[in-house]
Amino acid sequence: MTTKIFIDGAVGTTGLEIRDRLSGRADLTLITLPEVQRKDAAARAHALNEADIVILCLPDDAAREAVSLVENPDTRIIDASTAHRTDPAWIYGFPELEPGRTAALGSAKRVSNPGCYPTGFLALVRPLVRAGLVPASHPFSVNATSGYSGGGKSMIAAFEDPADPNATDTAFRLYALGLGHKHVPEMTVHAGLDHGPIFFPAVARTYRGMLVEVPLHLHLLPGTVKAADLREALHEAYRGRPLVRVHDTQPGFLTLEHAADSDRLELFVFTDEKAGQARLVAALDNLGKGAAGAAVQNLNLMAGVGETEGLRL
Ligand SMILES: NC(=O)C1=CN([C@@H]2O[C@H](COP(=O)(O)OP(=O)(O)OC[C@H]3O[C@@H](n4cnc5c(N)ncnc54)[C@H](OP(=O)(O)O)[C@@H]3O)[C@@H](O)[C@H]2O)C=CC1
Ligand SMILES: CC(=O)N[C@@H](CCC(=O)OP(=O)(O)O)C(=O)O
Repeated sequence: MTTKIFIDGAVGTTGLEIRDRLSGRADLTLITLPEVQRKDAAARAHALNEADIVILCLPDDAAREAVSLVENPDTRIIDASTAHRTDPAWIYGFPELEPGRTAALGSAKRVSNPGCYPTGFLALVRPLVRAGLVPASHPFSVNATSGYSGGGKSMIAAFEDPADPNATDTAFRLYALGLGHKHVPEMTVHAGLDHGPIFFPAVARTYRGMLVEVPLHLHLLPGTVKAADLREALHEAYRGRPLVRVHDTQPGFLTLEHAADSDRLELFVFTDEKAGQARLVAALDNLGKGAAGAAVQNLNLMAGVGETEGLRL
């Protein structure tokens, strides 16, 4: 018997990426709706309740609505939106983040898929906080740049269609300058911090790819923390995990496209020990480990198949 999957929001940016990764899988049957019914609540409700696992690739309000339409107690949900990421009733779908999380996902009924920026931030910071190398009270900041597909169909149109009302020809722009970005609570809760990091997101004129950077003043940390301690804590946290690579080298440059078109999460520690400074950097694809890759990884764990089935290693 195959596992029945329904992607609600299947023709959006994330939905199409997931479909692509699932195509040709003999262990799955994809439930699809015709174009005229894809926003029809009754048709969606039918598909949502027929599926073994649904993946919500919708704006937050539509994702909440979809959850309310599920009446079948056996239907399991992966929500790619922000709606449930800090809800304790949902399992945060970042298998590598905490010991035991992979096993918990295997039997989970409600899974919130992490945001793209939080994936980079948490991957770098959570192991250091857990190991006691950086205190939970540390005043973190996080600089990050995303490809424009991170903003979904509307941002893609703004960058690609000169006739779009929000058309832009910019190469790079900072945003969320009012500081209250929706990903800050998610970063704070899942890193186990006392207060949120200052978050500086930016978007650049490339379709996909992401760099997330956390600067650290090592001499402000308790004890004597060296770059080797940071790398060792990251190696320890991700040993044996197929999608996460911890690098021991300090390349001369890192591009936004470094991990684009892959479902990998690549972690780097750049340091100047003499100055007591470090720059922790995560490279990923906002649509890979930042969205669709993570959703398929969670689906694989929930369905009890190999974690990396259909993924781009
Ligand atoms: N893009 C990214 O890199 C990431 C996205 N996410 C999250 O994934 C979710 C989807 O994002 P993304 O794919 O980028 O967004 P898109 O805007 O590209 O796609 C959203 C899709 O949902 C459809 N939709 C909207 N309302 C409804 C509804 N009521 N019923 C059925 N379908 C509906 C839209 O329809 P229509 O085509 O008609 O507009 C669209 O096809 C969001 O919550 C986003 O925050 C998470 C991580 C990264
Ligand atoms: C470039 C860009 O605009 N990116 C989006 C985040 C995309 C994403 O991660 O979606 P979730 O919010 O569902 O996590 C933003 O900053 O709002």
